[in-house]
Amino acid sequence: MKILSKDQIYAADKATEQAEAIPSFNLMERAGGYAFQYIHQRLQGQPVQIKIFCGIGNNGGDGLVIARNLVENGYSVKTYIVNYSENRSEDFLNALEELKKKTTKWPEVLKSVADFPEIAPEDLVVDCIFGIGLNRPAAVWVQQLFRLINESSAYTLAIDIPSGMAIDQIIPDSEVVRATVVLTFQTPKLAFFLPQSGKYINNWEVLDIGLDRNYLNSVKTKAQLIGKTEAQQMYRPRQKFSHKGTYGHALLIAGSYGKMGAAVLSNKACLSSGAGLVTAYSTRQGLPILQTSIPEVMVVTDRHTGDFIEEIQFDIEPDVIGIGPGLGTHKSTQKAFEEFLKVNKTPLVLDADALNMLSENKALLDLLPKYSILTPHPKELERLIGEWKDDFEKLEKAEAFSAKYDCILVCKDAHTIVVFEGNYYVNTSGNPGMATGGSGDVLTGVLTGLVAQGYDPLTAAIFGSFIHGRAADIAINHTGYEGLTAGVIVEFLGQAFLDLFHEPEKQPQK
Ligand SMILES: NC(=O)C1=CN([C@@H]2O[C@H](COP(=O)(O)OP(=O)(O)OC[C@H]3O[C@@H](n4cnc5c(N)ncnc54)[C@H](O)[C@@H]3O)[C@@H](O)[C@H]2O)[C@@H](O)CC1
Ligand SMILES: [K+]
Repeated sequence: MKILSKDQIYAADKATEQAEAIPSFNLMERAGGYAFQYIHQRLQGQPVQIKIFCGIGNNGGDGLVIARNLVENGYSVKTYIVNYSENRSEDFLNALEELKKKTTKWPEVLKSVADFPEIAPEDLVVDCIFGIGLNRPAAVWVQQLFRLINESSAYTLAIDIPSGMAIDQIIPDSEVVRATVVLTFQTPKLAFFLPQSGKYINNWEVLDIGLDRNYLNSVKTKAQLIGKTEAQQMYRPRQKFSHKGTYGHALLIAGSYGKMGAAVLSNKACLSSGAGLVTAYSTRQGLPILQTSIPEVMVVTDRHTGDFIEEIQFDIEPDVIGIGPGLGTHKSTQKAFEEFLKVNKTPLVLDADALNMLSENKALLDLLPKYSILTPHPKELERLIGEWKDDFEKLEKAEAFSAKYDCILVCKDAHTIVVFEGNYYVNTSGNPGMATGGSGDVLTGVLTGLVAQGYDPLTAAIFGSFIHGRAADIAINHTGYEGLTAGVIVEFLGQAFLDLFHEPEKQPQK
């Protein structure tokens, strides 16, 4: 699903008005009307006290349209105009005129804290104070209203975007309305998926307000949301007349004393994501561990006998190499890693300590083959690209890094974002149970296994991130969040593949 930028959303509005030859107020009527239906379907006339807080722009106008529809359908509604500016938008004024025709209870105007109403926990709050137009911190008294809403613990439905959240920047130290649900128009917004802003949202749903299909189909967006539909299209079906050679040979260079579990997990995941052959490269001490825990995997070991990998030498010709889980960053391993990069021509997936060694010696980055996949968690990412001031700058820096080194960055987080060639692929699968040791090692194995099978590296990164999260989503039905372990994620990888074609598409939500 495309994630439109602010300019693209305004352009989609214009394109719709032109294509349908309608004034902009019709679109507001439509958006507010659909939002009303959403509420009406859920309340079914229940006597809930609804408090609608409206700004003075078009988001506020939407609120007035919702208020009018609710009044017409007999709901108990109190409407407030949050007067943060005298510059009312034209359609806001149109909506106000229409509302005044239907009720004698005109909206109350709030101009300061003294005007605030009480909000009871059992009220339904509809937040229409700011939409995507917010571009700077709201006035202090308006932020106090956001706080009042948040402290009320009332069910809060934010229209389009929670007030106080900007669509294209993080406004520092600013209060944001905490939305129980965000009902967002036409497409989800990138801010919903970034940790600094996404934390204000419990749940979101898209409301199709019928914006111009031609525009939506043809517009190229920087960001895309990856759900089941997108993942299905990336899946490569297995062929009947195939053999293990068809699905490639993966080599995983991983493990050191006390960290052989990382090697085991990544190798298992690589097998379970469909690689034809998997070879583990590790320390000599790792041999019995690997051979007993995964008999399907072949093992090649360092000729040295130490606790860490000191040399990377093998005489097989893998299609892809995954490197990093549990390696450690011992001096001798660093040297071996550097020597390996100097001669290696095979596609790479790099994780964990491989990333740490790259961060410590950035010159090594120039040795990476084109389209290498790097899978940093936030701390590893920071070591690679430097500090960022906010999540939007993080993405810009990740984009510049990926362009500089021609690599695919898999920025792991609650919503993992794959960054490549100026595009962001935002993953929707996964859950907080995955915040457990070893789940990153599993991802490395999955991505390596997919590249082995012939998925191009970008597809492997996007599709693999989805499958990895989906396996965990299925697994928690059995384990709960707390009981989820990395090994269990591996066990559910097969289910995640099956699930691509078994269940109807549900709206991805976070
Ligand atoms: N295609 C769509 O998505 C549609 C969007 N509509 C609504 O229109 C909204 C956007 O409306 P607007 O562009 O009028 O913007 P908003 O209603 O979000 O904000 C109103 C205005 O406040 C000003 N402003 C920004 N930050 C401020 C601050 N900190 N303090 C004081 N003033 C500030 C800006 O000039 C802004 O235009 C959307 O979020 C949506 O709710 C609908 O009405 C119609 C269809
Ligand atoms: K809002």
